[in-house]
Amino acid sequence: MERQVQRLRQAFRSGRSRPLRFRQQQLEALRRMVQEREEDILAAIAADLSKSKLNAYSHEVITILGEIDFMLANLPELASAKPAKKNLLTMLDEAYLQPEPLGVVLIIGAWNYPFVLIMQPLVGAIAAGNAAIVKPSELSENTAKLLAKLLPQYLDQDLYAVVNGGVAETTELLKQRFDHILYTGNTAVGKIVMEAAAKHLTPVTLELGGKSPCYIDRDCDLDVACRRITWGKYMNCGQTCIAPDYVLCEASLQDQIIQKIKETVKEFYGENIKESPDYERIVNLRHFKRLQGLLEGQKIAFGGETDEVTRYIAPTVLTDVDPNSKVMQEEIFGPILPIVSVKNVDEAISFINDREKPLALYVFSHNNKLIKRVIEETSSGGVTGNDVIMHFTVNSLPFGGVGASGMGAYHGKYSFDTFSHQRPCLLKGLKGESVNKLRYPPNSQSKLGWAKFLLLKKFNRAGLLTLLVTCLAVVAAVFIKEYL
Ligand SMILES: NC(=O)c1ccc[n+]([C@@H]2O[C@H](COP(=O)([O-])OP(=O)(O)OC[C@H]3O[C@@H](n4cnc5c(N)ncnc54)[C@H](O)[C@@H]3O)[C@@H](O)[C@H]2O)c1
Ligand SMILES: CCCCCCC=O
Repeated sequence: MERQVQRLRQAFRSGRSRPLRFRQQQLEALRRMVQEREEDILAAIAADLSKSKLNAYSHEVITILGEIDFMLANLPELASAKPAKKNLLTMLDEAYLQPEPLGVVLIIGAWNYPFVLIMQPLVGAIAAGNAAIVKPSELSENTAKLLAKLLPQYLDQDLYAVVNGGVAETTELLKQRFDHILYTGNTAVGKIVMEAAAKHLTPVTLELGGKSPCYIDRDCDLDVACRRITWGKYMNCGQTCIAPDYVLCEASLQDQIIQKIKETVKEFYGENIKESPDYERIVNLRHFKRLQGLLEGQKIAFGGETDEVTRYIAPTVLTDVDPNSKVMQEEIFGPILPIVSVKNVDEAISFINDREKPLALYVFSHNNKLIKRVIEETSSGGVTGNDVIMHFTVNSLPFGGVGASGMGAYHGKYSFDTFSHQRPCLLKGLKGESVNKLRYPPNSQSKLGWAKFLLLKKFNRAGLLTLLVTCLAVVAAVFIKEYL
């Protein structure tokens, strides 16, 4: 692995990944890969997650095509130098921020959206001019194998590589020195990644998980709220990082919410959910058993049926859930929706704030002020009001967590920034020494006075005019002294 990283570093140092035309060619090649090998990609995702090809396309492929298009359309602007504000001492100089690639970056993906969680960061890494190693999850092995086969066929092999494997291989990989690591997965492994990165002072983006709450206000269209929650909770069989993890509502709403989610489940997946092409399965037996364990001792309002052979767990709602029970202690990551009653919005806010900062927060209400208040008085990676999941799809919004749900963010421009260093550049001429004398020793009260004036003084309109005249006089004096 050391040699593999070295090979990429050498290619990066050659400067090949930097020209915009090269980055565009690689992104175009990536788009060609998705288009030409669409059937293989859909089949791999379908095999990993028992997902229909239609859902694989709309959950994953569409996001990547959109991300590549965004980068191609915006790359020249994103990669351009941005002028910076100057002060009086530097007003004749050139000051700007120049985005530069970081070097060799590592992208570690999770299994639940196995294509998106590798490809979307990779698009950002390439756009920003880096070399990259991607490490897909071993739990979604079909997509992992396919990426290892396809990416080298379309991308520059010296700059972009795929490493497959489990804990042992990832541990070995993490011993190497990278210039950035973007990790997606659970919080416990996030800590391992950060510890390994710290040994090389490598910066990290950690895209983690957590329990994303969903508050339903009394003043709300419950039909719409329940339809949207049902969609976001049971898509991918609940195995979505920003799925609404649990519902908070007043006790009087509980029965109506249960009834409406039940009706929507029937509308979405039919009488026989097992036959529905739109309902996925739990990824493996370990997660299946973990989820079965979360059902123990709970009051099941509907659902609860399980089948170990196919790893099927029905869309399930739990009522009157004790906040101290196991299902409320860990991220559910499955099709189980607990409803916890609270007296009012104040109690909902306290409930949220008593726990780790979640990756997403959802609030449903006709009352916009209430939604804004919940946003104001809590913290989470992202928020969607009156819907779920959808903030993920807006690539002008950064996607990431806060506190235990992660650090850093990506998507669209934010991916480009994550994989770039915004290099501050100040370019001065070699003239102007008479002004520069102000900062050279020996120091004096008068020099300090000038420094305070030039760096600290705030001006109103009249002051600005005086200043402009003074500056012109200084510039003229310098010019006369040094050039004439
Ligand atoms: N924030 C996000 O964008 C996002 C997206 C998807 C999933 N998630 C979160 O990820 C979690 C589910 O994913 P998971 O962790 O089960 O996925 P996973 O088991 O696929 O693990 C993620 C990655 O970590 C690697 N890994 C596992 N154990 C490791 C170890 N000991 N040392 C080094 N690397 C190791 C795996 O090989 C894999 O590539 C949930 O908490 C979910 O909320 C977050
Ligand atoms: C619609 C796609 C949602 C992807 C969410 C990624 C986290 O699990």
